[in-house]
Order: sequence, then structure tokens, then C-alpha cells
Amino acid sequence: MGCSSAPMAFGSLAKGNSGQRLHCIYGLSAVPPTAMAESDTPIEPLALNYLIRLFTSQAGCDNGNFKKPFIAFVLGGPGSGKGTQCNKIASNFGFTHLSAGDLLRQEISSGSEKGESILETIKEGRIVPSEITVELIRKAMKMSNAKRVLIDGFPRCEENRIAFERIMGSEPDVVVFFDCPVDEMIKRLLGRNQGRVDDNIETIKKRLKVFESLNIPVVDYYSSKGKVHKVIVPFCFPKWNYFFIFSVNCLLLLQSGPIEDS
Ligand SMILES: Nc1ncnc2c1ncn2[C@@H]1O[C@H](COP(=O)(O)OP(=O)(O)OP(=O)(O)O)[C@@H](O)[C@H]1O
Ligand SMILES: O=c1ccn([C@@H]2O[C@H](COP(=O)(O)O)[C@@H](O)[C@H]2O)c(=O)[nH]1
Repeated sequence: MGCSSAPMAFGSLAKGNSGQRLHCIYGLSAVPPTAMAESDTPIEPLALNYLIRLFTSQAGCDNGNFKKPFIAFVLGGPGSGKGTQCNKIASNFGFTHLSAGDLLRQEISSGSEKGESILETIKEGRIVPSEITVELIRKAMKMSNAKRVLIDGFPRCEENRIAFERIMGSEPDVVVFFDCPVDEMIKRLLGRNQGRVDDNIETIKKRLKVFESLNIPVVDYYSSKGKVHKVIVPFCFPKWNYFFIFSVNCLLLLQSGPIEDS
């Protein structure tokens, strides 16, 4: 099976560990790396964009009359690549990317009183109180007036989830979950080199514990509702990145409607 087998990218409905319904985005995962010939040509982003527009125009969407924004929660452990992939999706496919962590770091940089306690919480790898984070997300969504939003790194716990759904009055349309081995996450975080106060081994260990104990239950909750689309990382070959982006975008755009020409 070659790389240009687009239908494989749509994935299938599979059973998760605890019997939840999981959509496996990475349909090509069934193909062993050796089965991919070196001569296979990666699909370029522009071609993907074209294909995705074609698919969405045939997907029986609502012709752009959106009543509420399309919301995708993007979850995964620290360093699993959420931010990196969200940036690509946002810049290539017309999504607004809201990183909860970035919003909190902006609040710290603003020098506000709240910023001081947020900084202490982040240094400890703990979770900032829901009312602070949900309010930052609510404001950012309102300001962007976006029709499709990727909310990256939120909700971090069930309490976050419940607060968001109560305050915003809506659930996410989909949840994308980056499933990455712990060793790989640690390696990436230690190599990130962006001067983050939490990219040190002590805080990373705490963040991983919080991820396992508090973030995974959120993934399980949405899995039980059939909303989770799991992306398996890391890729074996750099060029497979195209298929991740392709898969995620097909999925999100199929469910969110065609991009409007502005
Ligand atoms: N597919 C990849 N292969 C190798 N390195 C990657 C890949 N994706 C991201 N990285 C690198 O790993 C580091 C962490 O990535 P990123 O910041 O996107 O993760 P994240 O899930 O958003 O992390 P956090 O939750 O801590 O903000 C970055 O230095 C990034 O460049
Ligand atoms: O919803 C959120 C998001 C983040 N935090 C805190 O920020 C850090 C860093 O977040 P990243 O998403 O990795 O950038 C995280 O460890 C938490 O301490 C949060 O509390 N709530």
C-alpha cells in the first residue's frame, strides 16, 4: 500500500483500553514502515488543502451558517507535539489556535496579580484553577470571533471540563488525543530550549503524573461519548508527518464545514 492511499487516512472506530469508542486517526499505522517505498512522494500541504476542500464540499455540511464555533480540544501529554501540530493546522487550514498554556503565560507576562500565582502553579506542574483558565479561553474566543477553534492543552482535568461546559454552554465537537510514549515526551521537553520554567526534569515528572491521573480521565470521558480521535506518535519517517496533518485535517474539516472564502 503506497503513501497516497487517501481513504486510509480516515481511520476507523476501534475499542480503547477500557472499552471506550476510539477513532484511530492514524489509519496508516497498520502498514509496517518497511512496506513504504522510499520513492513514495509525500502529499504537499497545498494538495491536502485542495483535497480537504473537495471532501468538505461533499460532506453535507451546513453551507457556512455556523450557529456556534466548531471546537476541537487537542489533548496529549507534555511534549507530545500538540502545539507544533496545532500551529500547522491553524496556518494551513483556517483554524484559530488557542493554547491554554500560552494564554496563562501571557497572563504572567502581563504582570497581573493573578499572574504571580499562575507562575507558581506552572513551576509546580499543577493545574491552574478552572475559573481563571476558562475565563482566558472565553475572552480569547470572543476576541477572535473564530468559526473553528483548536483549544490546545485544555481541559487538564474533569473539573476543567465541567467548568468549560457549564460556562461556555457547549461541548467540544471533537477531541484529538496525541498518544506519545513517555520517553519520547521527556526527550522532546528537555530539548525544547524555549526557556520555559517547567521544562526541567523535576517539573516534567510532576506534569507527567498530573497528566496520567487527571488528564487521562478527561480523554476517557470523551472516548465514552465517541468523540476522541487518537493520533499515534512519533512518526517513523519525517515524511509521514504529512499523513498526520492530512488525517487530522480531513477529520476536523469534515466535521466543521467548508472554509468560507473571505
Ligand atoms: N513530530 C515531532 N518529532 C520530533 N520533535 C517534535 C515533534 N513534534 C514536536 N516536536 C518537538 O518537541 C517539543 C515539544 O513539542 P510541542 O511544544 O509541540 O509539544 P506540546 O505537546 O505542545 O507540549 P506542552 O504541552 O509542554 O506545551 C518541541 O521542541 C517540538 O519542536
Ligand atoms: O488548561 C491548562 C493549561 C495549562 N496549565 C498549566 O500550564 C502548564 C503548561 O501548559 P502547556 O499546555 O504544557 O503549555 C501546565 O503544566 C499547567 O501547569 C493549566 O494549569 N491549565
